[in-house]
Amino acid sequence: MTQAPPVRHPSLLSVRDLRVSFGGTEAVRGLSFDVRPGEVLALVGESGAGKSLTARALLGMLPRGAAMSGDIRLDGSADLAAARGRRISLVPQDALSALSPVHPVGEQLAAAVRSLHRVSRAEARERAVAALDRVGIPDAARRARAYPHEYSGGMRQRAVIAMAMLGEPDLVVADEPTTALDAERREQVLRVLAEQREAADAALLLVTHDLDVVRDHADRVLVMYAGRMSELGSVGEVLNRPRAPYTAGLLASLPQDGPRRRRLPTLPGTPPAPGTLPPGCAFAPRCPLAADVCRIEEPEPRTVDGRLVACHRGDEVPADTVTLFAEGRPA
Ligand SMILES: Nc1ncnc2c1ncn2[C@@H]1O[C@H](COP(=O)(O)OP(=O)(O)OP(=O)(O)O)[C@@H](O)[C@H]1O
Repeated sequence: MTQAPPVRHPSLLSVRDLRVSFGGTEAVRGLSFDVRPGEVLALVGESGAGKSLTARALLGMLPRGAAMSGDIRLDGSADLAAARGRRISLVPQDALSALSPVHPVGEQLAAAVRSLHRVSRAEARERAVAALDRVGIPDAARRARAYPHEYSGGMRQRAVIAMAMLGEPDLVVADEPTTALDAERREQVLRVLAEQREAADAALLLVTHDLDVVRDHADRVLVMYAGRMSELGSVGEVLNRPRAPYTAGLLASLPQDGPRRRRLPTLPGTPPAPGTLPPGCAFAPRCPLAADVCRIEEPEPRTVDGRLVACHRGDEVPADTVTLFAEGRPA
C-alpha cells in the first residue's frame, strides 16, 4: 500500500492586517497575505514601500522603536518564537554585517549547527564544511578556516545562504539578497538560493525591487506601495497583464527586449513617505487613471481577473502599460 502524502496546511504562513509604525506613523499599513508551502513569493515595490519591515516582522527582527500589530501564523500557530531561526530563516541583504568579522566563516557555521543540533564540535565542523560545499564554495574545507573579509562578495552571500539552510527551514526570507553584487554574481547567488530552496522543499519570500528577478525566480508576486498591497497574484498573470496601475508603471519603466525606438517612460513622481500620505489612494497623485473617488477613498484589495488588486479602477487598466505611462500624464 502506498502511503498517503503528509497533509500540508494550505497556507504555510499567514499574515493578517500587519501594521508596523514608528512613533505612531505607520510604515506598513494593514498588509494581509499567505505564503504557500514550497512556493516562491516575491515582495516587490520601490524603496520605502515597507518590504524590509514586512520581512523583518516575520522574523521578529524589527528595528528598535518599531511597534507592530497584526496576526502572523506558521502552520496555524501564532507562537513563532521557537520557529524563528529554525523553521523561518533569513538571508540578509548584507552578508558582511550578518557575519562576525573576527571568526572564521566555518567556525560561525559550526556554532550555528550546534545551536540547532546536539552534535560534537567535530561533527558540527564537518557539517559546516559540507554546507559550504553545497553552496559551491570551492575548496570548502580550507575556505571554512578563512574570515569573511577573505571571501568575495558572492562567496559571502553563498555562505549566509548555507547558514540560513542549516535548520532545514520551511520558509526562507531573503531580503534583497543580491543588491551588493554585480550582475553575474547576482545570477549565480540567485541560482544557488533557488537550488537550496528546492532541495529543502522550503518556501521563499524574496524581497526585491527587480521585476526581472521576480519573473525568473518567483511563482507569485505581492506588489507593495506606501505600506500597502497594490496587487497580489501569480507572476505570469500580474506581470503579463497588470491590473494595478502601479504595477503597470513599474513594468512600463523596464527596458524591453528587442529594438524599441521610443523612449521608455519612467514612473512620474516619488512615493510618499510614511506620515505624508495623500487622502484616498496613496498612488493617486502619480496615477494616470486616478478619478475623484481615488482621491477620497483608499481602495481595499478585491479580486479582479484572478488576482487581488487594491485599485478602484483595477478593471480599466489597459493592456498596453507602456502607452498608459508614456505621455507623462496624469489625466
Ligand atoms: N528604523 C526606522 N525608523 C524610522 N522609520 C523607519 C525605520 N525603518 C524603516 N522606516 C520607515 O519605513 C519605511 C519602509 O521601510 P522599509 O525598509 O521596509 O522599505 P523597503 O521597501 O524595504 O525599501 P528599500 O527597498 O529601500 O529597502 C521607510 O521609508 C521609513 O520611512
